[in-house]
Amino acid sequence: MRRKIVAGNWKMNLSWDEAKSLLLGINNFVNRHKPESKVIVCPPFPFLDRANDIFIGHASVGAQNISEFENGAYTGEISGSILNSIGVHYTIVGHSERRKYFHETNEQIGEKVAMAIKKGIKTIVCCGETGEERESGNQNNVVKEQLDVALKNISPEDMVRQIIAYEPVWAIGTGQTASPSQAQEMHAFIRNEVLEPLFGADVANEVRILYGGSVNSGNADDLFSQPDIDGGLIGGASLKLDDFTSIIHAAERN
Ligand SMILES: O=C[C@H](O)COP(=O)(O)O
Repeated sequence: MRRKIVAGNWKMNLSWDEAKSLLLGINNFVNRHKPESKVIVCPPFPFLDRANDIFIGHASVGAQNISEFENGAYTGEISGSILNSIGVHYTIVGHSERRKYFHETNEQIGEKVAMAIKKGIKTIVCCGETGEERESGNQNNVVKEQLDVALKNISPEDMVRQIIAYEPVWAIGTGQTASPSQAQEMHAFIRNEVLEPLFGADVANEVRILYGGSVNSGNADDLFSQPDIDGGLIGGASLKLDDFTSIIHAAERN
């Protein structure tokens, strides 16, 4: 039985005052309800340390990105060692916005995943096709290529602790969610046709695969009840306490 994960990706949003109030709300919620599901919140970098001070016990803090470089003269970059030194043990890697606006390649994402693992940081590795790629029926090939390259240097022992997030680009921030069956079909493909050949059936069965793309309190139950959907990577709805906590409740029900 895979324990569900609800991860919030705040992207480049909120002032510190707004962030603090949301973090306090999430902390109160998880300590009151003690969900079985793992809750991870990924705020902007400057808030990570303070978020870690606020989160006592049941929720974890994650970064939105990590450098593929180990340390040194890389202005503006944040290394796994730096994250580790402030007690941050999760990071998103290869989000489609990083691919689109910062030109991250599958190879670079693979280097980031390998460096994160070397530094003891668990990764949420993003994959997903664009609208055009789905319209041309190419979505499976695109996702397989993204993950084959990003995960190629990972051992099965390390892979068990990593998390995959399937985020169809056409569903991110658009309100146009993948249908539960579209999402389930891709999650099963990732588990059976990508992870199993790379790492074996036991590992493929254990890895959590999150869905991301316009998840909200109204559609979370239908998505999370699918057999291969192990939770969500939530963007817009993670910025509102009621919406985010409703999505955590949905993860608990399914
Ligand atoms: O990382 C989160 C995803 O990009 C989903 O964002 P969204 O929930 O605003 O569509």
